[in-house]
Amino acid sequence: MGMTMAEKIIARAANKREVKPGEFVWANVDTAMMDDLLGPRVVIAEHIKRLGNQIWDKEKVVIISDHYSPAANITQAEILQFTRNWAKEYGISKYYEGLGPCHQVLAEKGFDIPGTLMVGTDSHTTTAGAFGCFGTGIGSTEMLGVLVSGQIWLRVPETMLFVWHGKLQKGVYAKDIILRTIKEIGQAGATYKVMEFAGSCIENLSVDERMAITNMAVEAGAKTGLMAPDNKVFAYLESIGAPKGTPMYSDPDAEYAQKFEFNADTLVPQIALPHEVDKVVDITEAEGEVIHQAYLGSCTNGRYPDLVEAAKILKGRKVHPDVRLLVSPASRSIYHRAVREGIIEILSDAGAMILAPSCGACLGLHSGILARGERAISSTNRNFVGRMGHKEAEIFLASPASVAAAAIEGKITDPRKYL
Ligand SMILES: CC(C)[C@H](C(=O)O)[C@@H](O)C(=O)O
Ligand code: SF4
Repeated sequence: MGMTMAEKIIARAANKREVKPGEFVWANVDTAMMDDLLGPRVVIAEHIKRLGNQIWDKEKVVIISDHYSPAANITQAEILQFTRNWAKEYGISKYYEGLGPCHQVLAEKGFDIPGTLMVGTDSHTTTAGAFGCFGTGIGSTEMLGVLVSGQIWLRVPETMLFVWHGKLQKGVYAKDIILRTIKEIGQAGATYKVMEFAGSCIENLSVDERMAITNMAVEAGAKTGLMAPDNKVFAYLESIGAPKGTPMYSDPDAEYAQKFEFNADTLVPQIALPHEVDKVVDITEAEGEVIHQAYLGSCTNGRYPDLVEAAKILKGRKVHPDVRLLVSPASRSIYHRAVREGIIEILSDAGAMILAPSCGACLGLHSGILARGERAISSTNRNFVGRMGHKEAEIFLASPASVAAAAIEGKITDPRKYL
């Protein structure tokens, strides 16, 4: 019986010829990422001193301050200060701040390497799977163990296969694929499993678009989301001077826990209704719902193609007077490109407020907090109660195009009418 790509990546990390789902292994970590919110300040700084005060390999540790940056109050400023100083004290040269959400920075800085094992103190570390990198979120205590040993104790997960055939219609995007997939299995449907995505529809997506899908694998409970690295991935890595790594691919006779097939030809824009990510319906079922805020950003859908799609709809049009449209490019380099290519001007002319590249509004930490009774449509990945502000605010999750269309009309709108 063959192995899945997840099993092969773990076998390599465990220096074993093969592994089987259910087996426990000690796996060598290739990249350990900490963000500011669950990084050194939580557990690690205090206890690493008691564990020899040594990091196993400083070159494999990345610290990215993104949730609190730029600081919105003194507490956040002190967390950033602590994280910055800790990185300096422990000689972590790969420290980034103010460049945007960690998962976009990891990709742009070349840490998402095919065939490698990445752990991060953020649940959306699964994003790296778009590069064929096994990325998974871990807690600060587990991270402490990784920092001193370079290893993590892993139970080899089973893999679920999601094959997307066909071609996305105009106005339908990668975000609609992952929302539809999560609708199929529910928010716990992939708990402790790997979601492997394949099929011509996935292969036709750009790497940027694929990242929106693997980013949200954790919203179905998945350990990680994975896609076979192909020439698009290798071209991306080459363009940033990153190594090709050790690309792994599932064997034709690999064993999957479950297999699902979908046809993208018939997929229509999807939307997740408050307050659960798996409460997904066709957008036509939610049309007309009033919204007060539209948010375009985050490690899910704040990338350059996302801004371009929104700009296509907003060009020459105005945001509804009762709506605030907030735009936060997912990284500084995306922001710079969007400025150079006139995208920011189009969005701003339409009435958008352009925010810093940051986690910020995505989880209600700063900028764009919702008041009681307000409703937002957002290109992000979570819509739990209180996620973006008041616990009596509501959040709809959708594609950047759906966010733009709703911003114009002041209500949930099928974006296809504008395309
Ligand atoms: C703050 C962090 C722990 C959390 C995560 O792990 O996903 C955050 O990034 C989120 O999106 O909810
Ligand atoms: S989901 Fe939101 S808060 Fe979490 S890492 Fe991504 S941008 Fe930041």
